[in-house]
Amino acid sequence: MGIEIHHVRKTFGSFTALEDIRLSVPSGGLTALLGPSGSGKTTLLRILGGQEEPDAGSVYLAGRDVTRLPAQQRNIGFVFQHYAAFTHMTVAKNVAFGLEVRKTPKAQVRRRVQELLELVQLERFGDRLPAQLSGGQRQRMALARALAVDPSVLLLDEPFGALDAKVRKELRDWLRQLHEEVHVTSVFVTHDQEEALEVADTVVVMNQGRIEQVGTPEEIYDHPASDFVFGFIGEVTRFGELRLRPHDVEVTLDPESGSHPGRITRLTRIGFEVRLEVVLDSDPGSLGGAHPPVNVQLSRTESQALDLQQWDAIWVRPRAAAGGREVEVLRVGAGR
Ligand SMILES: Nc1ncnc2c1ncn2[C@@H]1O[C@H](COP(=O)(O)OP(=O)(O)OP(=O)(O)O)[C@@H](O)[C@H]1O
Repeated sequence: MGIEIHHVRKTFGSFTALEDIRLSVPSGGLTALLGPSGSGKTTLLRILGGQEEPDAGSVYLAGRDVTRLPAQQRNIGFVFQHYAAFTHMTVAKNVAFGLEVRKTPKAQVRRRVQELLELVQLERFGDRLPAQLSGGQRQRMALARALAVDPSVLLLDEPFGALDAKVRKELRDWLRQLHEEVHVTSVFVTHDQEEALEVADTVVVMNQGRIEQVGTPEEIYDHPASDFVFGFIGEVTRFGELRLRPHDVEVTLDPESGSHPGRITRLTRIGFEVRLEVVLDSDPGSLGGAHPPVNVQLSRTESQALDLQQWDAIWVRPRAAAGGREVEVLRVGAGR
């Protein structure tokens, strides 16, 4: 079932945490609330979950106004960064908890727990205690527990925030797959751009208590609606009066139309990627002040084809000037 948020506002004393939030979360989707620290993501999630009441506005779940309804009556599953498991109960008991509270018949509980443990690939771990699981396994148990009572909505607050990079990556793929099987309307909070773009089908970018943009990962990345989104969603470098992505800067050994001379002051290889820092001989724009080094991102193949080395004199230009594919560039200070 879908979620509708109508003109929600939330203040803490004189501080406005959310300002006139309007949002439609599609039924069965996996939606990310993405934004920097303090942008209001968790506050919005807590208002959906019923842990916080808005000062104004309303929340509808499947067409029903739940704005003043307590959390327990909303049929919502929660997963938090630090999952509060019952430490003295086995994994299976933890997953069964919500069902037992609802007085579900024993045989049915056993069947459902087995199903859920299989779903989160923990079928061999049912008899362990939570402390005997890895961080990633514990978050999968948290998911099984949240799904046990067939929630209409699943809310996840930085569910993989406390895990190391490799496990995070595995769990992202896994959450995506799980969601394809279960299809429960899910909203998750993250401040990690890559996580949002990779996992979600809809991304809601938040900044200072407001929604900056709602769209698919492709729309957000390729057509950012504001300067803020452009800068937040990926790396940005300056070229004269333009701002563009480091992979949208083209490097040539000879002058071309629209190109500008410079020198490679730094060359770093990260796996298959090569990053250059290029100091330009002069400013291609007319903004005044010192021009910052231009950051360039190339594939190793591209870098090898040009035989690039540190201190080489080269030419750079925005890829758009080459008449190639369309690239997103913003004028510095355009503030759209
Ligand atoms: N109970 C509260 N009392 C006072 N201020 C609060 C309270 N809860 C949140 N805030 C403030 O509201 C703002 C938004 O907080 P929120 O936790 O929603 O941000 P966030 O985007 O989730 O950030 P983070 O990624 O750091 O968790 C912050 O400036 C925070 O300090």
